[in-house]
Amino acid sequence: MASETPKAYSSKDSVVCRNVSKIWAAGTRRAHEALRDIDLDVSPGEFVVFLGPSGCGKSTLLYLIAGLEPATAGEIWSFRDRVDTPSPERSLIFQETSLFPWLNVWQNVTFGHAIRGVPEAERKAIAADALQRVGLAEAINKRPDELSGGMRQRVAVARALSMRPKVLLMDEPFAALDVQTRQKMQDFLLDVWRDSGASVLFVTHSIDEAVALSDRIVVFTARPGRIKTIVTNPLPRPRNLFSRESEALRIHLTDLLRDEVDRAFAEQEGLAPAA
Ligand SMILES: Nc1ncnc2c1ncn2[C@@H]1O[C@H](COP(=O)(O)OP(=O)(O)OP(=O)(O)O)[C@@H](O)[C@H]1O
Repeated sequence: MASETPKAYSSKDSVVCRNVSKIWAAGTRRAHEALRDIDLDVSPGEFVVFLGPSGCGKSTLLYLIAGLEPATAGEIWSFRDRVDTPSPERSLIFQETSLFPWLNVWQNVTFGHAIRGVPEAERKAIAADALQRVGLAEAINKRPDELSGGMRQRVAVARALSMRPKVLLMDEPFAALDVQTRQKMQDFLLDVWRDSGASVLFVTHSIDEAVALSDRIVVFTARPGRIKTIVTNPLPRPRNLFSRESEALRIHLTDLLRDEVDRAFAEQEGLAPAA
């Protein structure tokens, strides 16, 4: 298995995972090994995509990096901090955005600031800036039910950006959107990412999405998820997704995934034990 060769940890690293493992319900009869021995180094401003079969622990790793769940073994660092609790420096965006229906857009964007007691005028300015960055300045006073699915995901991105995160953690954020909206959102995310300087860790099942977005692609094995290999995306930006090079990358990723997807299916159908 090709993990990265671990290098010495530096406080300039955006995210560092060292020998990270996760067993859900460890020590009980329901113990369930999700991740094994993950070693990963993410640089500031890097766009890293997690690709792997269903159930291989991609989301679990994102939750560990967000500080929402403790690792069973190993260590996670983000800049100067050992990760053991959530931090505004690491924002998580899910597939289905949960906006509060009774709050308008700017109140949703700055909900976390309100909890921390930031005065209303300041919150409104923070929301205006974040909404401007996601192209939704006009929607500042709208209610969530007046927005399309794509617009709601933009509000979720604005909410995350309003915290000025150094790391954006995205768990299949566009999976629920139609194909055209999804492509628009990918372009939009690349613009936001370039402006923000944050690193992005992005979970997807879509090889096309991985090819379009990533600097590097972390390919996971079937459960328990280990890093099978890390592929550096050779395509220059802006990307021509119809070029021979991008097709070659898609084929390479499909080949890497095929065995793991088969193994994940067999396990889910009770035909094979988890390795
Ligand atoms: N809270 C939890 N308690 C117990 N087991 C969990 C929990 N969350 C996830 N799991 C299990 O851990 C394994 C990894 O799940 P995870 O959701 O991280 O995988 P994934 O790669 O993101 O899957 P998918 O691509 O289908 O979303 C799965 O077998 C799942 O059932």
